[in-house]
Amino acid sequence: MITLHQVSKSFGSYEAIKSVSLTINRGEIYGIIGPSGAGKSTLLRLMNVLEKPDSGEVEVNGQLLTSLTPAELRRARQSIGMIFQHFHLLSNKTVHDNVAVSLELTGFPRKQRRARVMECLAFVGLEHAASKYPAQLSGGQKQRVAIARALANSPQVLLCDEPTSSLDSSTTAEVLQVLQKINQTLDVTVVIVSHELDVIKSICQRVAVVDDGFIYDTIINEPTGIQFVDKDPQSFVDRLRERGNRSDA
Ligand SMILES: Nc1ncnc2c1ncn2[C@@H]1O[C@H](COP(=O)(O)OP(=O)(O)OP(=O)(O)O)[C@@H](O)[C@H]1O
Repeated sequence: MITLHQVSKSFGSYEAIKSVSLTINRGEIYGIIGPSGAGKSTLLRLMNVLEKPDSGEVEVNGQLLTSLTPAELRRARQSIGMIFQHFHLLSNKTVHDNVAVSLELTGFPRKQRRARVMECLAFVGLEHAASKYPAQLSGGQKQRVAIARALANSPQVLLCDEPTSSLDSSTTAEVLQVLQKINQTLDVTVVIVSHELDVIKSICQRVAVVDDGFIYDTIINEPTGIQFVDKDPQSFVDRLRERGNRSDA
């Protein structure tokens, strides 16, 4: 479903991602965790080639994104939704119109747009808020609008960059539940970047531990507890704690 093969990315002379390979299976909820500056967001943005790798290959939904023309890449990205920490809603548009924008951009038939927007808003529990503006919503509601917008074109993959980092614990739970529902009922593969082990532990099945541009461990999240596949889990957990993470792994 998502495969990165020896992908590297530098910003100037700084190597942010260093020959990373990973495979995310269809239908998984996959986490990426690590401290600030580890390269988590860059790794996520490489998955839809918002960051173009300097070397290596990125394959999503059976398409080698790194070999596509810009027009082909735009089309391929329609099946890869994305949400962000700060929601990125348009403040001068209603909730309805924020979701409709993504349908306009992909040429979704005009007559069916309103029904599709309302279907997506109903999915995230916000059909009653269609005529409101983002400033009238809570943080959790704003993120659910962003999720509805990301769902509008029926993606197979949803990339989530720190989706709950601006939210308090109750709205965090609300958003995580919606992401789980998307995964379970729409069969969407979900990838979540977070620096919070609690968030990752609550819904991800497998988790890449990223630091200094490498994946240096994978966590399997089992009902009995989390299992570290390789290396030195204690030092990772200790470092997260030192950096003020609120987890108690
Ligand atoms: N566009 C850019 N130009 C220059 N440097 C960048 C750019 N994007 C990221 N970096 C650098 O690459 C490194 C990895 O950044 P990235 O945002 O991927 O880390 P992160 O793990 O997501 O961190 P955080 O949790 O703080 O967001 C950081 O040192 C960052 O400063």
